Amino acid sequence: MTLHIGAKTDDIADVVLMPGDPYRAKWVAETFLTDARCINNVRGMLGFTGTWQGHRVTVQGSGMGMPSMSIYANELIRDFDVQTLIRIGSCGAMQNTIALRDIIIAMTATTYASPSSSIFRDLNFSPCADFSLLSAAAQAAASLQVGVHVGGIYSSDTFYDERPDLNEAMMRHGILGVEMEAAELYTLAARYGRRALAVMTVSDHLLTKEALPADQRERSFADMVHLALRAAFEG
Ligand SMILES: O=P(O)(O)O[C@H]1O[C@H](CO)[C@@H](O)[C@H]1O
Ligand SMILES: O=c1cc[nH]c(=O)[nH]1
Repeated sequence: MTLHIGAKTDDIADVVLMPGDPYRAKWVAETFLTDARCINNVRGMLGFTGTWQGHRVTVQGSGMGMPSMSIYANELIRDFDVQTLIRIGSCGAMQNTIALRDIIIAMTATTYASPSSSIFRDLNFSPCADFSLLSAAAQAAASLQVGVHVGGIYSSDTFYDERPDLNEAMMRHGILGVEMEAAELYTLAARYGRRALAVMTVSDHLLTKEALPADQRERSFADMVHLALRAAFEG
């Protein structure tokens, strides 16, 4: 058990899927896993372990933003020895070629600041996905009916941004979408030699202003979950 995860060491699988929303974790466990049981409810940040096609999998909420993700990913890696961490999130699209409900697979995650920024001092570290997971996810995407985009994303630490120029700079540099956790997840995976990937479903569009309601963000991103599970065990 750790400060934020009330599970025994053996309760957590080597592969962990991490939605920001703890209720998305519950939906994923109930919908995709066999024999899922709740292994964490400290602070309501739900976690479940079960099996998918015979493989043990944990789904653990990360909360919103890099400080929260950093707490859960640090404890999963350092205390529970998790090897593969895949974020299953929502994001805002930043390009006209991307539609609502499309899936974005994050090759890199640019950030202005993360909990790890202070380590790098004068350097701009480039947080990137594990190649075998990225490649397996891209291959699995071929069987989906939705649009799938592979490229750079922007991990912001503010949802209600007072600096529209930052989003504008990201869009001009081909960044596909904005979310709030992947850069820190990728940095921690690099530091501890683990595998990480972030897969996001487009829940809203910064250019068209379309947006999905909260219940759909919680319970309707099945394609993304399939993609993440296949990447975890085929990559
Ligand atoms: O839907 P999740 O996975 O929480 O991801 C996105 O949604 C939250 C903001 O609404 C942030 O956590 C952002 O990264
Ligand atoms: O962080 C996020 C998530 C979804 N949509 C956004 O605009 N930002």
